[in-house]
Amino acid sequence: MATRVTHGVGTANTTADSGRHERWPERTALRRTAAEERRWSESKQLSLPKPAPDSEGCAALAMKALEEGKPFDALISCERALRTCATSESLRCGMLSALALESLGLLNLAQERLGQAARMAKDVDLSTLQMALEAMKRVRGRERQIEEGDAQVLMEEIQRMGALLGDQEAGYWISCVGECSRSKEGQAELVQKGFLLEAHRNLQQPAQVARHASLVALRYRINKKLQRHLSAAGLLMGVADQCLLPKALHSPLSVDPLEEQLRQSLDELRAKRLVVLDEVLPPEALCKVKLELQRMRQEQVLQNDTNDVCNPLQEAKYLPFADDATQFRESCPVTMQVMQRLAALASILEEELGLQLAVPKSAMAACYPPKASYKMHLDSYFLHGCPDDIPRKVTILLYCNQGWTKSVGGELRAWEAFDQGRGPSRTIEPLTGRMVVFMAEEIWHEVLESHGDRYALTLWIHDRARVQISP
Ligand SMILES: O=C(O)CCC(=O)C(=O)O
Ligand SMILES: [Fe+2]
Repeated sequence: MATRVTHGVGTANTTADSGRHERWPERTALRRTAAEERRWSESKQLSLPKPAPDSEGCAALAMKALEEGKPFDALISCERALRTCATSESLRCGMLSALALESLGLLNLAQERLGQAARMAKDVDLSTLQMALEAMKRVRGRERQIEEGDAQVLMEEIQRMGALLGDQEAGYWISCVGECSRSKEGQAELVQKGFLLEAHRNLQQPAQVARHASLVALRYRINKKLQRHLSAAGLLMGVADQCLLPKALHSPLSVDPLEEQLRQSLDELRAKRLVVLDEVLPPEALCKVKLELQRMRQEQVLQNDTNDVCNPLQEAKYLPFADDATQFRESCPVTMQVMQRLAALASILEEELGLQLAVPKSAMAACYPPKASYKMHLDSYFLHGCPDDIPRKVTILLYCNQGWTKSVGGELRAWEAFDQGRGPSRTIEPLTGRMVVFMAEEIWHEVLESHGDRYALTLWIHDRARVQISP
C-alpha cells in the first residue's frame, strides 16, 4: 500500500477522495448528525420495567456515554450488564448496545443486536419491539445506501469512524487507501489487503473506489479497536491481557532444546527480521496439541469473527496459559505446556534483540478451515501511524499439521521487512513442528487459502512500555 505516511487532520480531510480532491466535511466529532439525534432520543425513550441497580447503573452510564459521543464506553457498559443481568434488564442494555454499535459504524453487528432485542421484546414489551423494528429498518436502509455507493452517506460514515479512530490513525488508512485507489496496481493491492471487495472491483472512478475501500478499512480498524477496549475491560480474553515479565517465565536452571535452537538462529532473525525453525518439538507432543485443538473446535470453543474483513473464517481462541487456575489445564494440558515453552523464549529474544518485552498471559489457538485465509497484514501497525494499536513486537508461530501436503494449502507468505508486497516474498509451509519467529511491526504477511483444517498456535510478545504488567 502507499508508502507515503502522513498524519493529521489535513490528511484525513483530503485524501480518501483524492481522485477528485473533494474536501471532507468538517471534523466535528461531537456534533450529532440527524441520524444520531434520532438514535439519542430513542435511547432516552427506553422506559422498561425498573432494572436491577447494577444494570440500571450500566444503562445510565451507557446513555451518558452515547450522549457524549463515546460509543466504545457505551458498549462496554452494556456488555458488562448483558453478561450479568436478567432478561428484562438485558432488553434495555441490548437496545443501547445496538445503538452504540450503530454509532461505531458496525452496522451488521447493530442489526444482529436489534434482532435479538426484537425477539426478546416480542411478548413482553410492544413499544420496545416497535423501536427495535424501526431502528432495524433505519440501519438496513443505511447499509443499502452504502452498498449502492451513496457518496454522502459513505462520507458521513467515514468521517464518523475516522473521528472515533483519531486523526493520526484515520489519516494513515485514508491516505493509504486514497493513494492505492488511483491505479490498477494500487487497486490490486487493496484487494490483496481485503479492503476492496469483489462487488466494487469494477468501479470506474478512483474516488468511488476510495470511498468504498476507506469505509471497509475504517470498519476493520474500529472492530480491532473495539476488541482492544473489550479486552482491556476484562470482557474478552487476549489482545490487551495483563502481561508478565519474560524473566518470570524463564527458568535459568533448565535449558530447553527449543531455546538452543532459537539461539542458533538469532543472527538470521536480527538480519532478516524473520526466521523459520523446524522440528522444534517432538512429533508426539504436536500430535496431542492437534487433538486438543480439534476437540476445542468440535466443542465450538474456537470461534470466528465475521467482522474481520481480512480473516473472517479463521476459528480461534486466546487460551490463558500462565495462571495456575487456568480452566484449560485439564482439557488441553499439552497445549498449555507448549504455550509456556514458547513464552519462555521471550527472555532470550529480549536479551538478544535488545528489546524490553512483556508476555501476555494468553496465546492464540487457531484453525483455518477450508476456504479460510488471512489477507496481507502486519500484526501491529504501531510504526505505521497507529499509536494505540496492539503493542506486539515479536510473533511466534508454531504449526501442528501432521502429514501436511500442498493440497492442504494455508501456506504463510511473508515479505522482506517493511515491504508491502512489491518485492519478492517467501512461502512457508505450515509443517508440523515448524516455528516461525518474526518482527510483528515489520513483516507483512498473509495466509494463503486453506483447503483442509490447518492448525497453529501463536504467541505475540509485547512491548513492555505499552502494557500493564501483572503484579
Ligand atoms: O497462522 C499463520 O501462519 C499466521 C496467522 C497470522 O498472521 C495472524 O494470526 O496474525
Ligand atoms: Fe499475522
